[in-house]
Amino acid sequence: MTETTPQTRTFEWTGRTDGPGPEHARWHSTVQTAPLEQLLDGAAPAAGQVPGRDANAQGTDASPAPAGGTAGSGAAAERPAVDLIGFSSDAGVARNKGRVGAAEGPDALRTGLASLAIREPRTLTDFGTIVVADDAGLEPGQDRLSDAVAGSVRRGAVPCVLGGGHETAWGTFRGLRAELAAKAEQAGTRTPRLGILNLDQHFDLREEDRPTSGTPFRQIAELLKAAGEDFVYGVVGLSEVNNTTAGFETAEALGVRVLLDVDCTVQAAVRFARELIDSVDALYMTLDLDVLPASVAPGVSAPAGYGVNLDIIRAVMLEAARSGKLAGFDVVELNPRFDTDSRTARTAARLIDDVVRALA
Ligand SMILES: N=CN[C@@H](CCC(=O)O)C(=O)O
Ligand SMILES: [Mn+2]
Ligand SMILES: [Mn+2]
Repeated sequence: MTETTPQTRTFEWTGRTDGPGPEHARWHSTVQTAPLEQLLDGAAPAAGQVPGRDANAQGTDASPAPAGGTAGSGAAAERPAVDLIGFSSDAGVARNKGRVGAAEGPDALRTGLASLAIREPRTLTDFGTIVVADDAGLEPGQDRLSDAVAGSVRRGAVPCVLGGGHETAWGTFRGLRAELAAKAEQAGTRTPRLGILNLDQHFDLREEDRPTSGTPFRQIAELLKAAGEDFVYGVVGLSEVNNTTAGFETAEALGVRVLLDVDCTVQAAVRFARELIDSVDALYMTLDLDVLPASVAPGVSAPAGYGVNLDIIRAVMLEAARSGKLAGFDVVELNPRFDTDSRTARTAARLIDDVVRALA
């Protein structure tokens, strides 16, 4: 193993337990764990073959779920399986001169999810966390994340990446794109148009000497331009005064679609999301938690002055989840060091749970 090969870390799913069986199911008793390497080397079973407890009975490589049982009474649900992949990284925020702490985000999100009750069958697998140990580990970590996300899509699951700063997006997007293209090639169909729906105060289109948490969508735009593919990128909740004229000029040149925070209503935001979704074959959704009001989401690097109300963010995320086009999503920029009463983590966990439940 070279010096910069990212390490992985696992999480112990525990939480309140009221008894056994599906009637007492919570995330901690439903999530199965499996090694990240299974996604990287293709050893992970097809997602449809991992229906909670049944998977253990069939002797898959996934570790047994803790006592409590999988939610629901039937076989695997019709809804897609969801794979959790953590991306523990402070490197992007540090390079972007923000306040670090996002590396602690993945486990804080899992802790927020652990005791949430589950009332219908779900297939959830946690493949652990890719750890970016230092600055030099960022690019190898992003590459590994991309490979893991591709592995998740390959097995038929919807990857849910737990960041990390917004540099997470450079890993998530490339993994989705690579595997969607590979599947299309296999099927002899055209490469799907993969759109990006970013819920964020910021464009994250910065031009820098090296990648940061403020550059992922410029990196993606450049990647797609070089490949002759369209850059379909929409931002919900952008704050006009937290992005410079240079940022707006870049966005305009790249054809970025924008809905400002001050223009966000449920109706306008859902319409914005719908139009973007209708214009693509597949969707990558990325939630930067700093889009929420600072009272709801204090635990981020750059808390919002205004922010977009939670009901609007939730409505947009549900629209994406129900569309049938959501190929994968990530939740980024949680900084537990500033998260009073774990407010941000609790809110993010509810949003993740809502998306998972709503997946078409
Ligand atoms: N991930 C992006 N972050 C913002 C940070 C802005 C700030 O610190 O005020 C950006 O680069 O624009
Ligand atoms: Mn961002
Ligand atoms: Mn942001």
